Amino acid sequence: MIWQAMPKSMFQKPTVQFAHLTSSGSLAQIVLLPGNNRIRKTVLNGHRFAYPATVTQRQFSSQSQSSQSSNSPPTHTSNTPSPQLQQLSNPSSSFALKAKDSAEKISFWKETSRIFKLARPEAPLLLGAGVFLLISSAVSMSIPFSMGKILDFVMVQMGLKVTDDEFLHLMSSFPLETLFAGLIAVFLIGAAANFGRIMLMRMAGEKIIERMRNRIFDNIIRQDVKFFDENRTGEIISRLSADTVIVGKALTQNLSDGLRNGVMAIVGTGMMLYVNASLTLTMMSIIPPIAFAAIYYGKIVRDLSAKTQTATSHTTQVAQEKLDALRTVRAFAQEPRESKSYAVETHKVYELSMKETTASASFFSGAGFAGNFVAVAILYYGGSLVAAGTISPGELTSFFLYSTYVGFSMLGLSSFYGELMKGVGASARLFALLESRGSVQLSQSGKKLQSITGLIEFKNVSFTYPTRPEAPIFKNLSFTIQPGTTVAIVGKSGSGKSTVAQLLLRFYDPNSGSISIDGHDLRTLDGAHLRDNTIAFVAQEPTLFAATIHENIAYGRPDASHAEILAAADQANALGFIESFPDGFETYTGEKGVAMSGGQKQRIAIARALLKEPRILVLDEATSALDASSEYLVQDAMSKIVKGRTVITIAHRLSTIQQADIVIVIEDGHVAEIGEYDALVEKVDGKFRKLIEAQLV
Ligand SMILES: Nc1ncnc2c1ncn2[C@@H]1O[C@H](COP(=O)(O)OP(=O)(O)OP(=O)(O)O)[C@@H](O)[C@H]1O
Repeated sequence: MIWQAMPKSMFQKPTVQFAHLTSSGSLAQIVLLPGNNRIRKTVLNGHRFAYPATVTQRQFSSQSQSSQSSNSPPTHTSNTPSPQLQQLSNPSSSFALKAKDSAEKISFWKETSRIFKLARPEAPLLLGAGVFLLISSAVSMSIPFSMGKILDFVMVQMGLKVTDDEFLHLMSSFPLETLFAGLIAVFLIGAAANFGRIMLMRMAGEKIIERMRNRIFDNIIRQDVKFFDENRTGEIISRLSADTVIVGKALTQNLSDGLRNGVMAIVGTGMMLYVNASLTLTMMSIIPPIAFAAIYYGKIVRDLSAKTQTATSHTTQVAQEKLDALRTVRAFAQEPRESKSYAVETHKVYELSMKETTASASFFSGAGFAGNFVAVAILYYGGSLVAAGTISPGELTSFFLYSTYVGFSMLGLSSFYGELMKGVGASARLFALLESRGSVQLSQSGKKLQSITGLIEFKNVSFTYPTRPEAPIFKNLSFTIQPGTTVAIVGKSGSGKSTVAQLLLRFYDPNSGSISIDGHDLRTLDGAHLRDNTIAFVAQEPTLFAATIHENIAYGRPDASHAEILAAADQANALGFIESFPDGFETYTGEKGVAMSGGQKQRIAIARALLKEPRILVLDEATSALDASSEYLVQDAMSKIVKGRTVITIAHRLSTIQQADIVIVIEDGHVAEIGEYDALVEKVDGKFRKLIEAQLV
């Protein structure tokens, strides 16, 4: 029995994975899930493996050892994971985004300073909002003072000698109506300032969110293909939509509320000290326990928020994947199962949200009780001061109102901390997306070949997909394709035919060896320029965008004239069916071309490739979805389009490649046979002949 590392990409979120080759040669894979050490079992080749839910990695390894000794000699000891396994167990080695999920790894100060740097272009708006904030806060803070004075004033007017204050003398020189009108005017100024503050803050927030989304999408779309092998699109979409809003809110609304609460807490405390210092000290006794509770609560919220965001992005992933595959789900009648799997994910979000709610409820109810307790204390102690004539009823009223303001501001400040922590967690995930740099960049620095002949050379190319480093696809693959020739690449399923196309398009770089066009190594060329001007590609499963046929054909050359688009469609033998639609070229192809047949999709994709007039054309199984008559139409189109181009056809249907000048047979990662079609067909015991014979059976 042999234990070996399995590719991480095959599973959703494992920490340790083993492949288990049974004594009979069957393969079973076992995954140790993170967190609770549960083992999920997947059975391959008909073998089932059941391990206790509590088994740990070490126990599991020793089980594997004992099984090894009882069956066959071990190839390596499982207690010490192989270097390969160690590499796979390291989350940062491949799952770049997931590594950032853990809130513990996030440095508060680093993230906060990065968040503020993001807001720098909005500094004028934020500054304006800050000025409005000061005005509205000043108005708010004048309310308790004014109320106290008016109360005392009214009592004095009523003949009650509650205080002898210079301010009251000043007030008595105005009629009461004027005083109230003045107060309303001040409140109006406060309302206008509040309006300005909210508008400017909101504008800044939306601008930040817009900029972040654009920058992140721009970075994601330039990532190398490996990035998309490793990360699920649902997760990325969730980050783009949800995390950007959290960071935007943290920077604006939250910051604005935080500042407002900060100002009100400081000014309110100052005013309380001014009104009565000993009463203030009574009130202040509540601050240290609330501050400690706020810090603790903020940490809980940060951790839970990071987990909730991850769980939310999983729900998006699941929904996206299942809805994308709706036809398969429907065909297998698996709707209830998919609804259930979605419900499992939403329930995780619910559970985490409930934990967050419990933390909030405990904190806010505790803080509320403490506040009310202090209010009673103020009334008790303050009432005795009024009775003793130390302070007036108006002053006690002012004090009481200030203490309420300060109390609410402090509560607000504590949730400010919690919200800021949410923003910090979300921004760490966003920066991971923003800073992620693939190994194959869309570099603008490489050479831009203006005209090429179309000579293609693969020299000793060795390659493994980055997510499956232990499964080599090519070992010293070498061949040369002369300019202007049509070459068919054939081989068994999974032999790496499509991988040749992916390497030629520089979706991946080879591990060793070189791939060159006209003698220039692809790594020295500007990849975007190469794909834009030199090579056109029709994928195995051509993708159409949710747009019109015209827009789909013009995708690589949006400036193409209608006459050019018509000519490309004609060359691809697509004109007939396009013109048979009532809307012709304006016919909508549906999401991912769902409103087109397989053959129609392929011919639109061929027309799209032809419109670019490429020197090199790569057709990956371009005729696989066609029936006999459509295949004839595509073959006919092919014979017209190959002239003057280097064409690589990757084909399984060997009947479709008779027009090829050269046939390359790939087997076991290298070229097993190369030659003209007729010569290879006639070679007794030849690999190509065997492939054809196998297809005839
Ligand atoms: N993105 C990927 N990540 C990891 N492994 C991959 C990836 N794409 C393909 N492979 C693996 O690489 C091997 C070669 O795949 P490829 O698609 O090139 O085969 P093919 O010869 O074109 O097969 P077919 O004729 O069935 O389409 C397969 O074993 C496949 O599972």
